[in-house]
Amino acid sequence: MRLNYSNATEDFPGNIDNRLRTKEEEYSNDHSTPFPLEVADVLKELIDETIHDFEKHYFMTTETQRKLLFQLVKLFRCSRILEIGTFTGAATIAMAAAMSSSSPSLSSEENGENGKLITLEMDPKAAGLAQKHAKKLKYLDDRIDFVVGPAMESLVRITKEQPNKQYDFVFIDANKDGYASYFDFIMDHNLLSDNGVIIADNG
Ligand SMILES: C[S@@+](CC[C@H](N)C(=O)[O-])C[C@H]1O[C@@H](n2cnc3c(N)ncnc32)[C@H](O)[C@@H]1O
Repeated sequence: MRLNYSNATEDFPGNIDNRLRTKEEEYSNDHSTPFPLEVADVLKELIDETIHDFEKHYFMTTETQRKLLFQLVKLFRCSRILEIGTFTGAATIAMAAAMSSSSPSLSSEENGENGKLITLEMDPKAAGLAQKHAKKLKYLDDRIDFVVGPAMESLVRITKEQPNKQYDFVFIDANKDGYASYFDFIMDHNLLSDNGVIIADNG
């Protein structure tokens, strides 16, 4: 089955009880700020390849969700992002494209480091595809760290390696039974910056 670019058509297999609200999706796509052209091109190729190569291509965020994430990251001027659940990187690329290289909540010294998005995924095939497409634009490739493995293990390791690191924006989009533990870990280890935001996709 061939799906359109936004992967949210009425006959889409995940569209149980029309929960994807395809008309609303179409409307908001048409009325949202478009991605920069070069980013839209990378996303289109990534989405086409995901649909072709992955049975569970419906894991992907929809175009409206990606545009919302893009706008939020821009609006909050996020420079340190954590994503839990990369899949093939559609949201990763949308968020990385919007990142600021300086965060309002960092000192000027700390702002010397460029923005970074850390994304966690346990499926190496999916993460590999994400990385392959991110590499097409150098500024995306420079901003994204792909970490493959069970997300909680990765989170524990990363936090030990960088004990004072905080995030301006956290996007949780992985195994639903892990959400409470991810949230607790983030809060218990003070990983969210003062004005930080957590977005969780309820699937
Ligand atoms: C809904 S998809 C993520 C969609 C992605 N954010 C996007 O924009 O297309 C959920 C992903 O979480 C991954 N996942 C599920 N459980 C995980 C775990 N315990 N650790 C790491 N990744 C996990 C799955 O392999 C899957 O790729």
